[in-house]
Amino acid sequence: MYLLIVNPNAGNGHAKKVFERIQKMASYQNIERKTLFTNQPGDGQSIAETYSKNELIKHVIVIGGDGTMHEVMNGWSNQAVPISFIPGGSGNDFAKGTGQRNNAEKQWQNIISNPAKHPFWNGSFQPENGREKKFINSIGIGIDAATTEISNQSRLKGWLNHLRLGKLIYLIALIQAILRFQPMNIRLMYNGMTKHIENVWMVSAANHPYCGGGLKVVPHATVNPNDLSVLVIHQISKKKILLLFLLVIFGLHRYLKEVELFQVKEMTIEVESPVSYQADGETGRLQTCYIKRDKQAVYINK
Ligand SMILES: Nc1ncnc2c1ncn2[C@@H]1O[C@H](COP(=O)(O)OP(=O)(O)OP(=O)(O)O)[C@@H](O)[C@H]1O
Repeated sequence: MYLLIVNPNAGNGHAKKVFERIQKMASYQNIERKTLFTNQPGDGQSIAETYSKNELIKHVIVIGGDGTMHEVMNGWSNQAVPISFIPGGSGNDFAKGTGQRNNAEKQWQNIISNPAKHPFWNGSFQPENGREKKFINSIGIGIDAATTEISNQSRLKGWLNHLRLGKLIYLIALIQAILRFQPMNIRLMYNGMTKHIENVWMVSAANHPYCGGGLKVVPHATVNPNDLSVLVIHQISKKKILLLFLLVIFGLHRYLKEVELFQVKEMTIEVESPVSYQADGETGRLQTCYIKRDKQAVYINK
């Protein structure tokens, strides 16, 4: 039996429309399935936790955005069952990062006609006082987290999304975050070494390049079981950080001397005082964090 988890609100209602198109397909009517809708934050995770124990479920299909996929990945515990994704969110970085190119109908047909054969390795992170959680795209501390926090709290967000100007809120939030941001001094422990870095604006560890709605923020990241790709931005002026974000659009930020890119097997980050983080757009606070790539793959169809 297929388990469909649909966030009707993702993409400001776009996921609902995607689901309605799929619902009309003969193949949807003909398969054995259970379709559940999320009603509020956290539902994706709790549905996944509940149904992980149901041995009748042979494939999970998520229709929504990255936040919904993030919740389902964090709730699902039976790794023998594939989890496929049909993007209906506003950012859809996971779909881009895993090379999904099909429209929803093709994607659906592919999922139900073929065995899921593409492995995907989530990242995991554990803050000093929290439990381990997975991320499907990336975890970041610094300016990206501050921007996500401001954007999530903004009253303009729903409004601008409605007018299909969702990217504008991110830009407004980014400018606000830059004006307020205090660079951090951090200690990174990875690959057997310890590195102190001063005046850090951002540290991001990623499973694939995409973040922030289709931007190749961590350009050297690949889907693989061994390494996480890390980006550090440091010793940069406020003016230049704005330029940097413009360069991200064209993938040129990697050539700035203030941008460091490297690979880690696993990494611990220590910051001098608690800072904001974002993992797939979900925000929180941490001071120390252990990050790694999951060794065990989840299978997806694309
Ligand atoms: N029915 C619902 N109403 C409001 N929020 C919901 C509902 N169901 C789930 N959520 C929450 O909405 C959050 C955002 O959803 P999601 O990320 O899937 O869409 P999005 O933000 O439009 O897309 P993307 O993350 O790709 O930009 C999820 O993290 C989830 O916690």
